[in-house]
Amino acid sequence: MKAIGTFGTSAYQIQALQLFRGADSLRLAPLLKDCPIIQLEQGDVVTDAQRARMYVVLRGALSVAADTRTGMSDGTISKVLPGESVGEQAVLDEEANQASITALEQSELLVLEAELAWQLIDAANGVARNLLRLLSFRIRAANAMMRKRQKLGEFYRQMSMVDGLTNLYNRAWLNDFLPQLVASAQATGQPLSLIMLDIDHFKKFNDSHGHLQGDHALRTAAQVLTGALRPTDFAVRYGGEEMMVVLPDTNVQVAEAVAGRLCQRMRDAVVFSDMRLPLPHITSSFGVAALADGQDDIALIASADAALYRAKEAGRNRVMVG
Ligand SMILES: Nc1nc2c(ncn2[C@@H]2O[C@H](COP(=O)(O)OP(=O)(O)OP(=O)(O)O)[C@@H](O)[C@H]2O)c(=O)[nH]1
Repeated sequence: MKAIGTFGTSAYQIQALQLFRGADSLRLAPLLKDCPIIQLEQGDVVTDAQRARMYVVLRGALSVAADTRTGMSDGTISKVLPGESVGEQAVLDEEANQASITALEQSELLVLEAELAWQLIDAANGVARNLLRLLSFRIRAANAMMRKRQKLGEFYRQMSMVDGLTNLYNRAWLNDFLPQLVASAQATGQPLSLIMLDIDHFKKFNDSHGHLQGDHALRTAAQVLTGALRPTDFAVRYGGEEMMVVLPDTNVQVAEAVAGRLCQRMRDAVVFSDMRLPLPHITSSFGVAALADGQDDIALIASADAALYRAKEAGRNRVMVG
């Protein structure tokens, strides 16, 4: 990085630079004439970029990595081309420039100290207008990037809460949301019910028909659940062949009726495309529990689980209430 002269003695034109486009060149020329021009070789880093100053690219190209000094860099790197500048914000808020600036090829830069930048703004309001345009463009770009990241983050968050095989919510979702639903029901006094279900003799099913058919049976059972529930209910794959339905605002009588309907729909569900195989292709056992006063999510699950165990003990393919 070396100083190679001043703007006044160079062949560069004021109007060719985005920052000065449309501004009164005659007023700007005397202010710009003594501004230094520095030359960078490819890979050179602007070492004094921490000061509140602007660099206008006259030739070459820069790579600018945002906010490296604070360690908050989000990996955003932008390319700055001839006519464009970097450091406007540092100049406007008189803060140190926190970007790391590297030359992508041999480049020449015009250096504008903060004080001079303000003199340029005072001398020609075209400079202020261009700066505003530039900043508004940068803000829009940053907002768009943030929205994109948020969406992506939300997408991955949701993916991590959904079971890949059945598309039902998974255990991570349950761990996050059931305590919240329980706390809200306890606070408002609204009922909350839980149905736990387990496909019957699923080991035998897998052994007889193979694991792939077993997976297909799990997907079919999940579809039975999602197809039969209200939009306000949640279906969860609790683990293996065990599933759960969370029914906010639902008392135990209604939950028992819902479980009865699900039990019937499991018997009616078609797993095998071979029409010669008589129904039921699968059956499930159900345990129902409603949230009791002072109960937490773990106690509620235990209570539904105990009812499910009794349904299995009593011969399967049925509903028991805890
Ligand atoms: N195909 C398939 N099988 C699974 C999956 N997760 C768990 N299983 C099987 O589910 C079976 C569960 O067997 P058990 O817990 O013995 O229960 P069961 O045979 O259903 O017997 P009961 O519950 O008493 O009616 C095991 O054979 C597991 O391998 C899965 O994602 N896909």
